[in-house]
Amino acid sequence: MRWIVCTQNLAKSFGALKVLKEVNLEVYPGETVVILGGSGSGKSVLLQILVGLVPADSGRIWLHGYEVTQFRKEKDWYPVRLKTGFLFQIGGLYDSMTVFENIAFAMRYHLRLPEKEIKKRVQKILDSVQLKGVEEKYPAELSGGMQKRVGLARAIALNPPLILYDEPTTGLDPIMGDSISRLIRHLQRTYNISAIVVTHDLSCAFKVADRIMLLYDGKIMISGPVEEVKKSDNPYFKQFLKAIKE
Ligand SMILES: Nc1ncnc2c1ncn2[C@@H]1O[C@H](COP(=O)(O)OP(=O)(O)OP(=O)(O)O)[C@@H](O)[C@H]1O
Repeated sequence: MRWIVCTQNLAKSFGALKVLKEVNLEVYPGETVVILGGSGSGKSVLLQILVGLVPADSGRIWLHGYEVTQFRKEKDWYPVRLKTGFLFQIGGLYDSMTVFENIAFAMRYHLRLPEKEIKKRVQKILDSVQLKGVEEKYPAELSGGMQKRVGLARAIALNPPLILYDEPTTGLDPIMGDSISRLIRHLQRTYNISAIVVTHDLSCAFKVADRIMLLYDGKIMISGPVEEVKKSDNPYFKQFLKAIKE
């Protein structure tokens, strides 16, 4: 099966700090890959590189069949971004826009749909993330969990075949975190969406992942199905488990 995301020997440093040394990963259609890693291990940087927000120093990346590391112009990214939803770790919503406007924005910009159709679609999306009656509210008026749901609604507004989630449950209480994890799973099962979820929340990881990877020392140290990784006695994984329990 052909992958939807593939990286080869991806590397990124900030000054003397080598964050990513050699990241090789593949994500297949319909698959949810969770990338675990301690704080500062480079998970967010990896996602930012994948969507072109941060340039890689070296290595190659393919997304949706395009080699994005060959892109030279901003507009080369457009078709790739249309097919890739991004749920930001914090914020990511436009504070001065209502929930409705936040979701409708991308539809107006990219799809140029009539207003009536946009209204219908926004309603449907808000239903699918179990948010109703908040269309006219502003992000600041919502709880953290509701904001994440709106972020999720925005990430799926254009029906992307791939969603990248940056710490989707961070800052949420366990019940809200659990409901976001279930929502991620639901989206994957209902729409066959492929996903990369970066997190250090094990409970979220075990709920949503088809495959788990561990990013450590700038490399993917483990990659395997959830049940296999859970039982793994890989020393890096054990060290990670120990660190998050402390
Ligand atoms: N723009 C930047 N300039 C300089 N250093 C950066 C930049 N972005 C990230 N870093 C550094 O790269 C390292 C990895 O950061 P990153 O945010 O990817 O970690 P993370 O694994 O997502 O951690 P967390 O789980 O705490 O969010 C950190 O040491 C961070 O300080």
